[in-house]
Amino acid sequence: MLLWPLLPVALRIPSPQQLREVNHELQALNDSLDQQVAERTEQLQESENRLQHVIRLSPSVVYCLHPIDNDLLPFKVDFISEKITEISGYTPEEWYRHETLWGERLHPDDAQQAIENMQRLIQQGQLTHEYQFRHKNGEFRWIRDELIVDYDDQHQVIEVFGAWDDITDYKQTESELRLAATTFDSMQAVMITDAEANILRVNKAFSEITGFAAKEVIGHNSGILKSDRQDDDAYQQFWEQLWRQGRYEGEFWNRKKNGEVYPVWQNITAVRDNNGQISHFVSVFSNISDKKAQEMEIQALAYYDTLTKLPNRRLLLNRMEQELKAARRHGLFGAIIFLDLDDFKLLNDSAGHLVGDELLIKVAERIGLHLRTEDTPARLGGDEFLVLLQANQDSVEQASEQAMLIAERMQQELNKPYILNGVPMHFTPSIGISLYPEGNANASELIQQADTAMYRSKSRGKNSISFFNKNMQRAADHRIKIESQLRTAFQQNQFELYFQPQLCADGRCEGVEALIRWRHPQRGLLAPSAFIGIAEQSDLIVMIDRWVMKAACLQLKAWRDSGFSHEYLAVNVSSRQLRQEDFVEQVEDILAETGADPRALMFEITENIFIDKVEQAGKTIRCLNDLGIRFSLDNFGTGYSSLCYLKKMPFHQLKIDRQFVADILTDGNDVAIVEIIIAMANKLNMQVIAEGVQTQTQLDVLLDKGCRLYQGYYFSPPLSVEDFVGYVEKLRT
Ligand SMILES: Nc1nc2c(ncn2[C@@H]2O[C@@H]3COP(=O)(O)O[C@H]4[C@@H](O)[C@H](n5cnc6c(=O)[nH]c(N)nc65)O[C@@H]4COP(=O)(O)O[C@H]3[C@H]2O)c(=O)[nH]1
Repeated sequence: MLLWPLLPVALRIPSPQQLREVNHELQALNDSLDQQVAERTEQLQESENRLQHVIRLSPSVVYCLHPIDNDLLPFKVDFISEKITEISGYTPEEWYRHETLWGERLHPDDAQQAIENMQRLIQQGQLTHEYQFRHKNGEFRWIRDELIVDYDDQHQVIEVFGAWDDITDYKQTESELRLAATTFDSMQAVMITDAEANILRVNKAFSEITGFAAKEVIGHNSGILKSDRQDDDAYQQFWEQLWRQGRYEGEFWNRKKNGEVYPVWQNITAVRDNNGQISHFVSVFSNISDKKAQEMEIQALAYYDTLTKLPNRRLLLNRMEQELKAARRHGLFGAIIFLDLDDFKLLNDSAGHLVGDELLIKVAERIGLHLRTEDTPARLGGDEFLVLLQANQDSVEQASEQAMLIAERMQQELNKPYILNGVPMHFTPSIGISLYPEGNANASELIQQADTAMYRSKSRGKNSISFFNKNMQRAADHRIKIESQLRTAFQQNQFELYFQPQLCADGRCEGVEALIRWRHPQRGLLAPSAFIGIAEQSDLIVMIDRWVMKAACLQLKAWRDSGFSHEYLAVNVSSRQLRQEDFVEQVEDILAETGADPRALMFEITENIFIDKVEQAGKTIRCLNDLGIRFSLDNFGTGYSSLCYLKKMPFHQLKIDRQFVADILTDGNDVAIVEIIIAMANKLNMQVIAEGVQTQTQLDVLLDKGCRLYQGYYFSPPLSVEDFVGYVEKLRT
């Protein structure tokens, strides 16, 4: 074909020379052609080699398809790279041999779509699709398949080139990431911090739960969520556990942006870096307020009476067992009070259960009025209530007195009328008391004892109080009897004032102490020891004190008017009386009413006034002192002697208790105490008086120690007003 352009030249019949030249040119041309072919072949070989390397090194499977006349799958594999064996488990030869291999091993979920894609490929010209292909070993692998069609001038498919990639690992990571993203945006708050607990990332639920937007907390320390509900020790323990064990799970109290404190259930995991060092913390938490509320509701149902909201028998028994243990451990005594409403059944039957319930609610409220926070009122069921009084008394007698006092107050409270369904009604309780600890008796046995005592009250005519213990019962009966007789004594003017002189060393009557006596219709004249203690446990002492104050002031005024006077008249003022808020006004009223001179009054108070509410007592004492009333500190040295108050309060006189005087001759310590009291009184510029002087020798010692004022049987016992006047007049003559 290359010789054709030379033909016209040949027709002109060349010379041998020309022929030789032509031949020579031809030879040169041929040589050049051969060289070109050789070079071209070499280039092709090089290119072929390069392609083989690229195909071998490619992470993708490379393949060529040939169009065939088949409706289902219009291609057949022409070439496929070796890599296919690794990804599919089948060698290229198996692929060439088995024309339907691809379609048969597609995952059922993806097969239809993948085949449809291939059918559309001819029109589309190119496509990328993903599907699962079953490896020869049976495992499905995710494949990304990218195809491109090569057409001729008539747009007929010459060949299809494709590349396969195994994307199984990528798909796995992708699904894990999706899972992580879903978790991150879950209902639970998620907070990621660095190792120093600085917040790096939070999710939507975090903002919903805490009230903090992400930008408000990112960069801040997680302490921003802390509440004061847990102390620093708790936080320290939590951090220690987290660093030691790498995880923490538990309840926490956090604070919202708006300040609200709420409980969360928190799960924190430490994330470690390649060197095993903690690099992050991932904290997942949820608000458990609702759960807590439910728990509390369940607890309330389990431990509290739904009608009255008081603890039920179960909670009471728990507390009783604890209280019993504590009482035994500390050697203290307490009591339980069993209350049953008299004739409750009658009300229930006649007025109906709703009215009965109304009464029970009111009773529960009234019972609570006279209890301290440490006591436990409970409803056992029906109309039965029980009160556990905390064991805080040193002796069983004190515990019984206290229980009696509280039981009486509750009884009085429950005796007040009730308005039920708009109608006033009256109810009484029967009360039983048992004391604990009592031998080995457990909580149930103690309740049984109080129940027995309560039935005794019922059988004694209801609305009464009984003790399980016989001795306590006797004491309580006596107390109740005296209390009721004292009330009668008021109505029948059975009280009298007796007077005991207080004399100076020269025998002159300096002052006089007013002492109450009760002229009992059956028992005769009673000293205060027979009734003052009982009166002090109820409001009777206030009535008695007021009566004494008025009687003393009337007497003082009468004596002044008749020209019979002393330096002062001493009156005993109980601490209960002095603590009354309106005591100063009461005294002012009595002074105004009787016309008595306050400067001739001396109030004798005891040291226990300073045990509590000291400020208030001090104020009262100063106010009265401003009125002109003087103060004597009675029973000095026997109780709570505070030199501090002695110095601060305006006391005029110190009274040496008669117990020191009684033993002054035999007990060196008492002599020393008396000496100290006298020295102290002198130093503080106070008068000192010794009470209970019964003998000349006692008087001599006191005189020797510097005491100048005395009271005692040696001179005179307390006397009726007439005898006292006679005694003093005799002294004067
Ligand atoms: N053994 C002995 N006793 C002597 C002697 N000289 C006087 N006494 C008694 O010592 C008591 C002195 O009264 P007190 O220390 O204030 O102690 C009084 C006082 O704390 C209280 N009291 C008496 N009258 C009243 C009163 O009107 N109101 C109040 N709140 N308490 C009163 O009762 C306590 C006892 O009063 P009283 O029985 O009248 O007893 C009186 C008196 O009779 C003596 O030489 N030997």
